[in-house]
Amino acid sequence: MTSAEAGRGALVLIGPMGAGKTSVGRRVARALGETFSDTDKIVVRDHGPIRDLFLAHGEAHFRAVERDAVAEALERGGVVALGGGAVLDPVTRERLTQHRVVLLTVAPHVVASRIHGDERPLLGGEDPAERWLRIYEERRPIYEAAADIAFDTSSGPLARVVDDIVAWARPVPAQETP
Ligand SMILES: Nc1ncnc2c1ncn2[C@@H]1O[C@H](COP(=O)(O)OP(=O)(O)O)[C@@H](O)[C@H]1O
Ligand SMILES: O=C(O)C1=C[C@@H](OP(=O)(O)O)[C@@H](O)[C@H](O)C1
Ligand SMILES: [Mg+2]
Repeated sequence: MTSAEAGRGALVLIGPMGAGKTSVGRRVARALGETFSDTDKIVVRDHGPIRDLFLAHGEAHFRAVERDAVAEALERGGVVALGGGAVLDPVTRERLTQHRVVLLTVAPHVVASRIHGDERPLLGGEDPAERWLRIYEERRPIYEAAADIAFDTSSGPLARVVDDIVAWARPVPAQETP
């Protein structure tokens, strides 16, 4: 039974850049036999590279485009990885209340190696790790308010986080009636 058939909405991964939403989300979808959507991928499909979009039109335009990508992904259902800043949009936050929302976290000293030499436009400049931390601290209350549950991805293999999310998300089998 898919999550849509179970009427439980999409399984949505939120959290800061480099927490693992895209890589973990894809594996969780495979394990659950669900479709996988990544809102950044939808944006790129429709508008080209995110870095170019930021440069040409600015962050506000990216957020508007991202809002539509989130709506499309949630409509599709299955497992959905959001871009790290998608929760800044109030319309998206309202939509998320109809879905199961998983927050992925990561410790600042761990994320440094994951975002090294990164393409993400918000992490450009002198000190990406410092920028990451500032952005994360700003958004942390929003992430926590939107999430039903949180998993930390700082240590251990990626497969463990995947297993933990799958165990949380899998529908409980109906009891046999005698
Ligand atoms: N649990 C994990 N353990 C080790 N590396 C991870 C883990 N989760 C993600 N990564 C690595 O971190 C990088 C960023 O992951 P990604 O899935 O793109 O994060 P996000 O979508 O949250 O920005 C990738 O290179 C990925 O392989
Ligand atoms: O946190 C953010 O504002 C962003 C996160 C990125 O996605 P990931 O969180 O998947 O890296 C991407 O949407 C864009 O670079 C902006
Ligand atoms: Mg991602």
